[in-house]
Amino acid sequence: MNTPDLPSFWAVIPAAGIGSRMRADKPKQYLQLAGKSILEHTLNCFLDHPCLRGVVVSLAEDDPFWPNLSCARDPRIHIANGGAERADSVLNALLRLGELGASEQDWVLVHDAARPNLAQSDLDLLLAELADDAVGGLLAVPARDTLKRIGSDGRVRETIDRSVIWQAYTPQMFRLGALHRALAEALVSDVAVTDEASAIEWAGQSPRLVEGRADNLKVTRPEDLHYLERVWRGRS
Ligand SMILES: Nc1ccn([C@@H]2O[C@H](COP(=O)(O)OP(=O)(O)OP(=O)(O)O)[C@@H](O)[C@H]2O)c(=O)n1
Ligand SMILES: C[C@](O)(CO)[C@H](O)COP(=O)(O)O
Repeated sequence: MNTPDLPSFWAVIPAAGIGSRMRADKPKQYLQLAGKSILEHTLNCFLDHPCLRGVVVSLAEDDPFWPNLSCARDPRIHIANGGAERADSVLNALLRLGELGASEQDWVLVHDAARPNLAQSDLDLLLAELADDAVGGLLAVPARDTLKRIGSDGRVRETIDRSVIWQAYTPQMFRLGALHRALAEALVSDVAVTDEASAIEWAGQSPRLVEGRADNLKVTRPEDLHYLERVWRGRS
């Protein structure tokens, strides 16, 4: 069943990172938040969406934590091998989508395993705004603080015009064929791509930004998880 105005899509969840900045005893996607792992919350953002065609999760080799999740045997979820960098994990997931019968023109939404607080309204907004877009795009938030460029001595060189600076979030939504080609070529050319939009930009296209909620944050450092724990406690 599809929602009339929203396009159907595949979700890709790169979940093969080690979470070094979190300094925890396990990869951060397996840390608990309000009674479930971060990864389960993230998957739940997508699993009940009426336009979802399937999910590919990229996992580290011999990941010992995944089999213990309640969703591990969900038939809508497929597994790909993680890679050395996030971009490699995403590329492997795109190849898996090809094996699953996805076509070049299918929409793919790539979303970090470490962003468990994606609002359904943001997901629907992204799908609605980009459904007819020729390139695709991503959720993003405008810079909110004064920004400084610093020198190697740690001293301020200049204050940057923040009106043109946005922070890239996920999901990032592109056509499978275009994203696959852009990512594969960027990796072969040794271009650093920290998100899907960077690869599309490198291929000469201009992704569209859709303003999302700032609380769709990536759990990167311990204080991010503490913040989300407070947010989720307030909801129960
Ligand atoms: N080789 C990698 C590296 C990262 N990721 C995933 O990409 C997302 C965003 O990456 P980041 O926050 O940098 O996660 P980590 O690499 O795990 O963190 P850190 O850089 O602190 O080690 C995470 O969901 C992470 O699991 C991945 O699938 N494969
Ligand atoms: C893709 C991303 O979430 C966009 O903000 C981010 O770049 C991934 O994490 P990293 O810290 O850059 O590896």
